[in-house]
Amino acid sequence: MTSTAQAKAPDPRGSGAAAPALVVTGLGKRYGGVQAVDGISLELAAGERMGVIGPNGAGKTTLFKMIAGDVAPTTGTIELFGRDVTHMSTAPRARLGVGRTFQVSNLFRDMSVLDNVRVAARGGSSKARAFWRTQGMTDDVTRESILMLDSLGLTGRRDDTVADLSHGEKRQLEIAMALVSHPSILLLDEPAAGLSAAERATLRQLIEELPRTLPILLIEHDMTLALGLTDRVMCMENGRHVVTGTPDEVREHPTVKEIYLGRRDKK
Ligand SMILES: Nc1ncnc2c1ncn2[C@@H]1O[C@H](COP(=O)(O)OP(=O)(O)OP(=O)(O)O)[C@@H](O)[C@H]1O
Repeated sequence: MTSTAQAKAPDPRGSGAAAPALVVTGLGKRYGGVQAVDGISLELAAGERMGVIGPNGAGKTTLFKMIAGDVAPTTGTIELFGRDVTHMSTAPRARLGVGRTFQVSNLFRDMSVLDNVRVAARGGSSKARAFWRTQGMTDDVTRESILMLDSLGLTGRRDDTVADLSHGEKRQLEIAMALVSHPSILLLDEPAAGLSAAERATLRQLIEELPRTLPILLIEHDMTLALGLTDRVMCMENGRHVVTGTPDEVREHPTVKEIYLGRRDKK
């Protein structure tokens, strides 16, 4: 377990192992007088699942946005698969293999579930939507999209419009859209936010069943979910690193207990 700002991935394979999927070094973001993220470092090994937890305002979303390329850091660097992407925008990061979800829904509400996945399969964005409407989809894209919906249990919803989906189904669809381009790393931004207990259970199973070779960074306010789904967890508070360790180590850490349960063990 490490309580410093370093959160290096363990290297069970010894020398010759694949480069880490993600290396974040001394990352910081200042918004005017607010230091939203303050000197965060972490490493995500190939095939590793890491959670980032912390209370409201801890800086989780800002960290996520910097890694995804939505927000430029004030300090520090980000490497993906050994390549410095600190100043790279979202589109080239996606081409490097970043799949991600959004905290605020990025779905096309008036389009069908299948069409949303088809747009994502073609690297869709809002601009691509207009383009898509004038272009035919290839059979391959359609086939791939249908397979993805099947694997995430959304087959029965294929032809429904997004507006008709439950909140939980929308989060499932967002994951389908992130996965359809076969990402090399998956960034999940609070996927359980706003879900009922039953929807959380479905989402948890869905994430559990993703290929173990896919590295996942899961930003999640819900500690139970984050600790249940990941190999290692980093806890942040007020933009700073608190602790990184296995789920058990983090669960038992006095500061984490204090943050989440409002108590610190008297020892
Ligand atoms: N665009 C912005 N402009 C100014 N301040 C911001 C901005 N985005 C975030 N902040 C501030 O940065 C701090 C960290 O916010 P952030 O949203 O990253 O935390 P969080 O851990 O994701 O919280 P939550 O769980 O509530 O989403 C907060 O004090 C927030 O008010």
